[in-house]
Amino acid sequence: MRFSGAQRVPDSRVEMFIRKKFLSADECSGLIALIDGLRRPSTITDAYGADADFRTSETADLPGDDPLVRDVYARLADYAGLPIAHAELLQGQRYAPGQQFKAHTDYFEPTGLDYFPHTEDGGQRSWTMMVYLNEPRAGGATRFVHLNKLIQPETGKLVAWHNRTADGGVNANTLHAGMPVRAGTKYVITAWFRDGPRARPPVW
Ligand SMILES: O=C(O)CCC(=O)C(=O)O
Ligand SMILES: [Fe+2]
Repeated sequence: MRFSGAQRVPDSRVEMFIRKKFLSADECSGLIALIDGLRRPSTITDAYGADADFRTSETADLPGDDPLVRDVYARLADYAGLPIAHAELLQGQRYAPGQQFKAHTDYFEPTGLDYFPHTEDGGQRSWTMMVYLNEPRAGGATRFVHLNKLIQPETGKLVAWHNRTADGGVNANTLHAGMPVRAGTKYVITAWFRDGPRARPPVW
């Protein structure tokens, strides 16, 4: 069954699941080491480009031929019942103190100028799956602005949500922010699944 053993967030405005200890501490530290070896300044899509402080973290595209990445990605896809061929490269994010990702949606705005180029390969981002790899000493929660929900980082905790509504539109209630880390460092991995297959699979 999809998301078996996960907690369904009790809010009818969103389809969201939380599963603690989805990854082991060893898997998390292995992914952190990969991120540290590959990190570069994070980027954002044009819609949010005006604000230099919008996303101040670092990002790493995780190589799909790495055995740990392959295994973790296969488990994520399987857990959500989604085809791995629809997924983007697995991304790692690292936030140092003061770094954040301001409120945004993971789907591409259907009325946005950049909608076509961003959805050409695989279509809309329908599902987000994120796993916290560690616990910063202070700050760094994920805040769902309209749902009035704060999710605290915990090593290995998975949060997955549907970026679409039941009628096939995009769900504006998924607006969320990675709050500033106040002490320590925060690491997460993020997997985005598209509506359809991508030209290249994210693992090989
Ligand atoms: O770091 C977080 O808590 C949120 C990350 C996020 O929203 C993203 O990478 O799209
Ligand atoms: Fe996001």
